[in-house]
Amino acid sequence: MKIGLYFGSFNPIHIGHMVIGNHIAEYSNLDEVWFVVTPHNPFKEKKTLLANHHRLEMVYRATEPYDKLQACNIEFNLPQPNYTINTLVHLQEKYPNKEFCLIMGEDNLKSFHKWKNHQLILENHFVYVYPRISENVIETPFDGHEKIIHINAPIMQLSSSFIRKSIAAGKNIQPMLPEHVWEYMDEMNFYR
Ligand SMILES: Nc1ncnc2c1ncn2[C@@H]1O[C@H](COP(=O)(O)OP(=O)(O)OP(=O)(O)O)[C@@H](O)[C@H]1O
Ligand SMILES: O=C(O)c1ccc[n+]([C@@H]2O[C@H](COP(=O)([O-])O)[C@@H](O)[C@H]2O)c1
Repeated sequence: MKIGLYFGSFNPIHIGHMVIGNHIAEYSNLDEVWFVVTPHNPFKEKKTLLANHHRLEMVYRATEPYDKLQACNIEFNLPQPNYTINTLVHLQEKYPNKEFCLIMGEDNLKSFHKWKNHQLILENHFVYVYPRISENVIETPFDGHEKIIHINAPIMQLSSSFIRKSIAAGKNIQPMLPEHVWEYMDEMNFYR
């Protein structure tokens, strides 16, 4: 079974993440997409993050109606900050019969050479890359790499930081969130 791993802080998960994850699950050769909630991204500050279990709960509520989409908390008990190579090694040991692939936007591919052991990641895993809007053409050291597969998913211009700021400013951004995620955030008073 081929599993696509979609890593993120998901603070909160939004419609942009859902459209990409679902598109890849439906239109690529991957059987499932797992949304891996990262406690601490090595490139991001932790202080604006909601608690891990709240971010996981939102991902769980968002993915629950979709058979091919799953919430994954595997990084909660791994050392922090979370380096993706460690998670991949851990997952492969835990599920030796599954093949794990990475999913990332082409903007992330630009900084992929700075990731810990990125060459080892590419030796052992395929990376599925979807398009993002950017001001310049995105050229990367990985153009044409045999382990990189480009997927023509829709381009979604949403971000969790925009959603957090909008909520703090009292805006109604309900359509940007899966219904059950919005209900949970509203009930819990997140980001106000
Ligand atoms: N609108 C989007 N379309 C496609 N991919 C996205 C979108 N927003 C985020 N991503 C990607 O999804 C993954 C998880 O995203 P992340 O949790 O960092 O959300 P974010 O919206 O970028 O957050 P923030 O605004 O807080 O930085 C990352 O690989 C990120 O590049
Ligand atoms: O392993 C690394 O060196 C590494 C460096 C930067 C980011 N990552 C992972 O990439 C995921 C998406 O990153 P971001 O910045 O788009 O949120 C996030 O969940 C991180 O754990 C991983």
